[in-house]
Amino acid sequence: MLTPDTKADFFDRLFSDLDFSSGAVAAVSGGSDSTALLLLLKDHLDRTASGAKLLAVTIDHGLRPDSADEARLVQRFCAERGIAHRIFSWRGDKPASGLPAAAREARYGLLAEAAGAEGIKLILTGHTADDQAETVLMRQARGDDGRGLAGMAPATLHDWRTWIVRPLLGTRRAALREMLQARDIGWIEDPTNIDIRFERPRMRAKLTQGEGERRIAEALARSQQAAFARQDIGRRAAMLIDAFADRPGPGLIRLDHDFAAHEDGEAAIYALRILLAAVGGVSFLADEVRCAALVSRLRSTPLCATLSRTVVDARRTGIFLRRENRNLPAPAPPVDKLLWDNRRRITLKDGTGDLVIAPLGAAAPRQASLSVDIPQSLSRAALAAEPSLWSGGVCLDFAGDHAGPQAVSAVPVVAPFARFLPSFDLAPAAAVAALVGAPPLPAPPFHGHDGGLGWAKA
Ligand SMILES: Nc1ncnc2c1ncn2[C@@H]1O[C@H](COP(=O)(O)OP(=O)(O)OP(=O)(O)O)[C@@H](O)[C@H]1O
Repeated sequence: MLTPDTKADFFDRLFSDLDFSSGAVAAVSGGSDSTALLLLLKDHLDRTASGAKLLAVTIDHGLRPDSADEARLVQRFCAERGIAHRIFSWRGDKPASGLPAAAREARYGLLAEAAGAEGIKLILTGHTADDQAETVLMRQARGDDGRGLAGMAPATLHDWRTWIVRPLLGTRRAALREMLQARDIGWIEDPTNIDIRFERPRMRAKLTQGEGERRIAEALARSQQAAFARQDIGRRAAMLIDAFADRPGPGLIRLDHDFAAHEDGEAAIYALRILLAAVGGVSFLADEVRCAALVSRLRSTPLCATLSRTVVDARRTGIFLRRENRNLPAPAPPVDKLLWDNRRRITLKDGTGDLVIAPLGAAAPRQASLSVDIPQSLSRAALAAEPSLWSGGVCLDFAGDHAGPQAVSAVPVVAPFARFLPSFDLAPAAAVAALVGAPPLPAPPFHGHDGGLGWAKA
């Protein structure tokens, strides 16, 4: 039984590992969980880091008539407690289908913008153990594999830059509501949370019935096992990538034949799923069954196959991966912060004038051979899918990789993890980043250690 003192201790420990040196954004919808998050965080910072910057942010999705009023309620709540607060609105057209996913994408984008504007690198959300159980059970009902059953990660890197941390993921909603009620603090009840046209409210309603508590406990146990397994296979895949993959030239990845023959076949398949997505610029991993078939064929025969927009060309000198030359982005003026072909992050400086970014295509030099081991046709095909910069129909000398003096930089990204990198996948993400020349991962959001996230060899 928790006494008031042990409760304070328990809540305090939720935040004790976090590095608040750049401050924190608390994502507060005004519901019970994020209101509790904000109060507990404020208590913690008042006790341990009173100088740390705290900014509460509410996103007005503009999807319900009351949303603007609710955002103002949170604003007042914060003002009464001396907490800085900002409201960001999701403007622009809302999609007819996939609305929850689009709202989530927009919400995190705006939260990251709010954090970035203040130089804050940490966003905290109020996801609870109940949310986690619902997520796992929904994914299970959809037939997701072990990877998905890990549920939400305790930390997720957004745009390779800002950490989203979920400190309440192990805490039950009832405990948070009890804390709020004990302090005589109310919260907003979002009607969407009980609208059974949506999948999550249906699951939530089911879990309040008969066997609900048992199902929640089982789902949480399953998610922990799945998270452990996902981190483990990620580490093994990262070791294979480190040991067997290199980048002999622009746009070209080479795997040693020992990769496909490796005794840890499971890790080789997982590594290939990630590599194909990264080379092809696809935000989800390549299909598991097709990758398993590919790995076993790669053990015996030379072959050329296409999967996940990636050409896999196995020759005597290695297994080569390159972006296929179909469906590349059309020539267009470069746009700041845009992901070009989901493989490069564009950054613009002033004065880009009439510049156009386009696949190098036929302008790839004929003499593109990199070494005697690599046939010219291969180097040239890989180079042709790389971005190039044009001005008035003339191809500029553009390496693009670094934010150097050029007007435009096109820095490589790790496609499947460029937008959201769950902490389960840090090891393979770091290995692929080193391979493709993406920037290294930023420091983890924990004091001098990795918070048990399986932080890669930094
Ligand atoms: N409109 C929003 N503005 C700011 N943060 C939000 C918003 N909606 C959700 N979040 C963040 O995401 C977390 C999970 O979202 P979810 O939709 O499950 O919560 P909710 O039902 O809106 O509210 P709560 O989690 O506070 O009870 C919230 O705890 C909060 O941190």
